Amino acid sequence: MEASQPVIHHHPSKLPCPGPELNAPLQEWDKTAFSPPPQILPFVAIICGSGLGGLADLLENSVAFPYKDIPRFPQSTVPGHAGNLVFGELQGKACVCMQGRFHYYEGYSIAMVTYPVRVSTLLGVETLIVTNAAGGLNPKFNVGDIMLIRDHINMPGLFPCMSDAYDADLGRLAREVAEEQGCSSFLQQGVYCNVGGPAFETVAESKILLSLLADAVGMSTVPEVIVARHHGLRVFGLSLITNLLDSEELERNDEGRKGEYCSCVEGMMGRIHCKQNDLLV
Ligand SMILES: O=P(O)(O)O[C@H]1O[C@H](CO)[C@@H](O)[C@H]1O
Ligand code: HPA
Repeated sequence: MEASQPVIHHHPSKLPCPGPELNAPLQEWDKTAFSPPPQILPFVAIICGSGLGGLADLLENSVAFPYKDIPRFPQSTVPGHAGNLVFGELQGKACVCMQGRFHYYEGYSIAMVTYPVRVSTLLGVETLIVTNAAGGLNPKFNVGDIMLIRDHINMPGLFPCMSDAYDADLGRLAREVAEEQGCSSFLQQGVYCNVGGPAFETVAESKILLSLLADAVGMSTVPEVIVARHHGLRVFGLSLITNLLDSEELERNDEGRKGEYCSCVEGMMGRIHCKQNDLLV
């Protein structure tokens, strides 16, 4: 079934930048010291969550740059985050995959955690796909469910306005893709809550988050989304539920439905078109 063709209204933020401390690293970005492959002009950036770096392996005609070879880039320190910027094509669409993200609990400032998102805007990216591993709070969730991020909770707050952070059209498209791929029975939708980590939540903390109407919890994603929205990117996010927080015994399954998860992202890539070519989903 072909996707319907809704018109996307793109609203780049008219708000001022969050402040010199957030933008300073980008001002020092030296374009001449890093040259992405000229034949691949990515219009989508994908951030691979913990254990989800296999997404980057699906790219065709790929060229990988280890973070250590990219000037000023932070380094991955968390297992399951390989630390490569991979350019290539997914479903024939040019994209750049961050095979490894940065977390606040690694000791990076939020400016550095979000630095790759700002760099991706310099590379011409229009849409950001964020993926993550998250703990399920919603009692209806199961380990291995995939949660389409509908909204998020970010207590410290940062502007700009986040009332429409996650693109509704891309969300609709994701549900169509999931249906086509037979994933609907385990596709959930919900609110992702960002916590500092690195410890998982206590039972009491989980109850508080659930009472705040959070459906899943993780230690990433939200800063990236805020910066992406500030730059006017469209955002789409998926969480893979790797554990549930409703019991005192932590049952964790990182393998879960990784394959299906990657297929959903791949299916989305097949449907997202470059805005500059006026061929929006
Ligand atoms: O959010 P991603 O990078 O997927 O990582 C998630 O998995 C790690 C916990 O195992 C935490 O870093 C949590 O945020
Ligand atoms: N809490 C926070 N972050 C996580 C979890 C969790 O239960 N699972 C995966 N990332």
